[in-house]
Amino acid sequence: ADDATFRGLGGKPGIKNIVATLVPLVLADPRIKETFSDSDMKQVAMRLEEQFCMLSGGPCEYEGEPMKEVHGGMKITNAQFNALAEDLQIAMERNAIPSHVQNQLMATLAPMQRAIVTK
Ligand code: HEM
Repeated sequence: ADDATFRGLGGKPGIKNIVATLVPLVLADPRIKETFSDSDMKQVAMRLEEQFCMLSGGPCEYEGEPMKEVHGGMKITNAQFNALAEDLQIAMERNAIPSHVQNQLMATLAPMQRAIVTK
């Protein structure tokens, strides 16, 4: 598998830093923060790290639940999906990820929109 995106993100430590930047942004974002009020953010962070690692071509296995099962009952809107995507871009920007690498990760998330957005 091509791991150029994984390497561009800084490998596992880089992805850990991105997720560590992302979580507080999400929890402060008035467009989406309520959705996470009952969630174990340590667990969510761990799953996001696995998922971003796998999606970027890194040596990881995503061991969480399928996206549809996780988000299906949350009535997530397109605007909320875009809000999280925006927070992720800010998190990558703050970690000095080159924009072409940012775009590669974002492109792997786009196909998940159908499973996540239900409203
Ligand atoms: C690109 C978009 C998204 C991706 C890749 C994503 C990915 C994930 C992953 C990997 C998990 C962990 C699943 C597990 O523990 O098995 C998760 C959980 C969660 N996601 Fe998302 N998500 C996205 C968008 C959103 C949006 C837009 C919202 C709400 C506005 C949201 C709300 C949640 C919540 C509340 C949980 C925790 C569920 C729990 O407490 O168990 N997600 N997401």
